[in-house]
Amino acid sequence: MLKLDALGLRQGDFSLTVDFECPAGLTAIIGPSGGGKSTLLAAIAGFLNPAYGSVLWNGKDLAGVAPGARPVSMLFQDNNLFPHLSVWQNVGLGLDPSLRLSPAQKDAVMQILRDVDLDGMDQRKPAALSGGQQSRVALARVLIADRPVVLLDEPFAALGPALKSGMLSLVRDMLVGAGKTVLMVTHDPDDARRFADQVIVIAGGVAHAPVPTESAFADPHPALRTYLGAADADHSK
Ligand SMILES: Nc1ncnc2c1ncn2[C@@H]1O[C@H](COP(=O)(O)OP(=O)(O)OP(=O)(O)O)[C@@H](O)[C@H]1O
Repeated sequence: MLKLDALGLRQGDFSLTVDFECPAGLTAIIGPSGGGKSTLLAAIAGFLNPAYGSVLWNGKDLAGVAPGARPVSMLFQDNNLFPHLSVWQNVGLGLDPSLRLSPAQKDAVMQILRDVDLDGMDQRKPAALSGGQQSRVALARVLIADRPVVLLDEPFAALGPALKSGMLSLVRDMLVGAGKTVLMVTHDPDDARRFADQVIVIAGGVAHAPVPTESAFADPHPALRTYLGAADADHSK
């Protein structure tokens, strides 16, 4: 279980406090811009050292553990694909950064590419793929890395609504279905309503403990009520 134990995070003048456990399943992180959503992911991934408190995985304090050695994979909006590498190489990096893959590992890459519907595209470079296909390459790399915690920082925001829903369904089927702890930043409350098991609201310098999605929206915390009001006003512009 991922535990954020009396955690304090600082970025310049900004500070955020976090104190809860995050269960497995898909947890949406929502809240106003500049509220600290990416800051929280950076601390879990190991890119930002806590000012105080700890990030723990299954009871082990991750302080001092480098990002690459954490039980964590991260997917950003720009997908982090290497333009000079082929699709299979971009995915293979999730298994071995030196890309010296055994035949069994190569087979595993091909299988994952079939799973995300990229059969036959293994030799292409990212530039020769659509936006949705690029997202699936990035997801395939996360899948093959097989880490127990997956952080999604709005990776599908640039896709159209149908493609985005398709990607979120894949995330549910393949990551949540495998029992992983998936934290997903989103600016769209509907993504949270439709796909998340729990919701974390980050506002006013506090990351609030996860609440089951249904009750989070049926009886919103004041911070969520304020945010939803602002999001609705934004939509009706
Ligand atoms: N390197 C930095 N130095 C100083 N302040 C920073 C730094 N990075 C982020 N901040 C500040 O930390 C605060 C939280 O930023 P963060 O990116 O976590 O918010 P967010 O909720 O992810 O926002 P958005 O929804 O706009 O992406 C902001 O006020 C931001 O200006």
